[in-house]
Amino acid sequence: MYNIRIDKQQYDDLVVLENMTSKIEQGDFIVIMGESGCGKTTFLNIISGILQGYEGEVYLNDVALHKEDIASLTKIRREQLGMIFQDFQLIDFLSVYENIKLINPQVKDDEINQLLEKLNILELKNKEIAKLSGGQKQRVAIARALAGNRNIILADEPTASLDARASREIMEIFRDIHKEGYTIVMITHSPQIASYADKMLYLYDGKFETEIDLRGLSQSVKLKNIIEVVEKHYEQMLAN
Ligand SMILES: Nc1ncnc2c1ncn2[C@@H]1O[C@H](COP(=O)(O)OP(=O)(O)OP(=O)(O)O)[C@@H](O)[C@H]1O
Repeated sequence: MYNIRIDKQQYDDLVVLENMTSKIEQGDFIVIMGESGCGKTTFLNIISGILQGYEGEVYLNDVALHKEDIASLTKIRREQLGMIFQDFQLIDFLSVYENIKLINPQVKDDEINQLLEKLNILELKNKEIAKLSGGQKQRVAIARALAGNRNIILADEPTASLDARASREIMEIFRDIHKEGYTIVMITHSPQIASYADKMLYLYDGKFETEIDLRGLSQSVKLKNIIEVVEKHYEQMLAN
């Protein structure tokens, strides 16, 4: 699916990502963790084609994203990538239906209804976004991301604006769509949220320094392993 080599990404004098490689396979559920400002969002922006101009090569299947122009990257995003953000990025004065349709004009109403039903928000279809709770807004954002048979979900701190209960519900949705075959790459600062994933990548010093396979483990063992890695890197950071 993804084959990634980033030789360097810098903003002015600040080198953020350097000499890093990564692979993402179809059906992966990957969580990316790392200290604030270490480059997690930058990485997601590169693999979604939002950020260009880095040194390196990023292949999505056979497509060389680093060589594509803005129009084809936009098309690839629309057809294959569903993006989910901490602040939802919905238009407040439009309805749930209008928000989904705006980004996916080609998607049929039947599909939108099915998605809203699946996410338990069908009764909110004609409600304005401004009138919804955070958890409901994130469900709308997930419906928008899934519409049009996209199969890769890229989520940047999807639960950071939600309380514990809404966060858990959103992660249960992620777990369900992963079981259906979606590939998920998610950023979070929370070990509890990370413990829904099957693989954890810890970004440190410009690259993924630690990678742990969480497949087949219970959620409490996943959590324990994740906390160990986070603490190890925290101590490493304090020592430097
Ligand atoms: N467009 C930009 N111009 C200049 N500097 C930037 C830009 N985008 C990000 N940076 C800087 O690059 C570094 C990495 O930012 P990035 O948002 O990728 O980190 P992050 O790991 O996602 O952080 P957080 O966990 O706080 O969201 C930060 O120091 C940030 O200030």
